[in-house]
Amino acid sequence: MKITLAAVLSTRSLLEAGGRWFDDYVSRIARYTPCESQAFESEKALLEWIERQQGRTRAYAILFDSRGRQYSSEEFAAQVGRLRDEGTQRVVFAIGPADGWSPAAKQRADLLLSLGLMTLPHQLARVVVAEQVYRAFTILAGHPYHSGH
Ligand SMILES: C[S@@+](CC[C@H](N)C(=O)[O-])C[C@H]1O[C@@H](n2cnc3c(N)ncnc32)[C@H](O)[C@@H]1O
Repeated sequence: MKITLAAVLSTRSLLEAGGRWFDDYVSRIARYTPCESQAFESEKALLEWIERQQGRTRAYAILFDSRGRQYSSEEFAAQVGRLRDEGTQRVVFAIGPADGWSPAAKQRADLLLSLGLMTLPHQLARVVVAEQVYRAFTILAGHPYHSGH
């Protein structure tokens, strides 16, 4: 299972804030499964890229939206584990545009997931997503990183 941490950003400099933390989690995730990060200038570019990722299985798109479903870290890990065990080839975790996702993007999403009801800035949201993906793999592996408190 290959993981892509994606973000729709109109300004590339937004990527730099939180960069060291983000990069650290990307390398930690890569100990468990191939992981890359991708930035897109528009939602359209992201959605087109997702459609081009067709392999043996359709890319599974998890779009982050404050009004989406809320999972505990354990529930999130279980979802990641299901996708891995089902043989999903690529899972995309995406942070959206400043104005939020369009109806078309929400329709394409396999899962709309919230990090909580408060709105976070892009830079922070992508670090939180990267950390939770890493945490999910440690939970699946029984690694002591996650104590559940
Ligand atoms: C700065 S936010 C945009 C917020 C948008 N202007 C609004 O008021 O809903 C940019 C992106 O960060 C992500 N994001 C921010 N807070 C979030 C949260 N609490 N849960 C999930 N995603 C969040 C979403 O992907 C959102 O599209």
